[in-house]
Amino acid sequence: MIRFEHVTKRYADGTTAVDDLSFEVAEGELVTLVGPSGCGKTTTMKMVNRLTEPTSGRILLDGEDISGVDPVELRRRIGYVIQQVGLFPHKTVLENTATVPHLLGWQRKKARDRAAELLDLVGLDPAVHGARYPHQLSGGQRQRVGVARALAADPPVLLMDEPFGAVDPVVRERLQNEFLRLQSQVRKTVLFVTHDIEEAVRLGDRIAVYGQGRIEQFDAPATVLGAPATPYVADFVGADRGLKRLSVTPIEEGDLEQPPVVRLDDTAAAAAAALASDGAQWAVVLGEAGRLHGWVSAEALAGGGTVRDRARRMDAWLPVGASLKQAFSTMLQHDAGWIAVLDGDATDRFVGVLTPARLHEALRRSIDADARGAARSDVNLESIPGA
Ligand SMILES: Nc1ncnc2c1ncn2[C@@H]1O[C@H](COP(=O)(O)OP(=O)(O)OP(=O)(O)O)[C@@H](O)[C@H]1O
Repeated sequence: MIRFEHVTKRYADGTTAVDDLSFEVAEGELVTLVGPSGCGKTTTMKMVNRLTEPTSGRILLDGEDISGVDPVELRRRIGYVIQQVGLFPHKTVLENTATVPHLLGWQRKKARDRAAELLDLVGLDPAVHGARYPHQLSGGQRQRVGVARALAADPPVLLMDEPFGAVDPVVRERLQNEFLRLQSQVRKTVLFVTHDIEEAVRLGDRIAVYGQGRIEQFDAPATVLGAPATPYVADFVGADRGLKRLSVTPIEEGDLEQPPVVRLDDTAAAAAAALASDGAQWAVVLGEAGRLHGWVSAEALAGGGTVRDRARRMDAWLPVGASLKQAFSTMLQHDAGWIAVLDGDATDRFVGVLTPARLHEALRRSIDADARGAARSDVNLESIPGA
């Protein structure tokens, strides 16, 4: 969808901002460009909508060399979101959002309806916020308007230059989550500039790690964290990259423990026998339609009656595919020594439990698998040095 072929940008004063850059972004893919200040990220971005022209090389959009496309026509196909949002202060939020549709000559009502729909999509109530002026919004709300405005004409490509850089970390995380949800619906081809590796890892399908004017590594987040291509990348992603990896490593069925499972309607005696035959101290309890209810200990079952009389509720669960970071944080939140894992589809079938020891194992295997270019399930924990 976006293709850079040997692109170099040298400014008039001789600064080489981008040096022989070649890469490709697939349709519907979100690529984050990350690197220290001045490494050429913004220059890369601005060459895509022709705010800056390359010195040599070419950029193709959907197979077409953009140097032959009228810049105004080109920018209609490309939404642009920047840190300083750049909303018109004298226009309402709704009018701001409808700017591009207006420029495209849409009828007033159609443009306003589209703007309202977009505000809703980015989590702002058009009836409440639409009539306000930009200075009457919080920083986070202004950023959302910036995103809504960029999406208004439904461009296939979105360029985002540190769009969440100016808000505090809590708002930032919320905007990131909302943006991921939005992207899963609209599936734009996105180039997203950030200098924050955490943000790059959370948002990117792939990450381009920039050195000076060049890409040092262009890979999926888990690979960049698990197998940095150069010492520079290893240094940039940081010594705590094991921790960062938690957020990009999904729970797999093979990571789970299988404790005994009993049902609410079982008698305590039958359940106790099942535990005893497994040599287990506790069991997972499932309720109606096999949904997770909680757990029960061997000790409690000695009291007799049914499992329902003895079980404790426990709501800590996650679907397969959730991240190890979510698992860790759910354990902490529930002060639990394990969490149940259900299959992600509508049936919510119980598939096993994740314990801290298994979580650690999964992380070690995932790091090792990336280093070897293998699947995680193929890595045997015993073979990892120091595991
Ligand atoms: N118009 C210009 N004229 C001369 N040099 C420029 C110009 N714009 C950018 N540069 C230089 O090009 C290099 C790359 O700049 P660029 O803005 O692309 O970096 P960046 O990675 O986006 O940085 P930041 O994260 O600080 O925004 C820098 O050395 C910068 O000083």
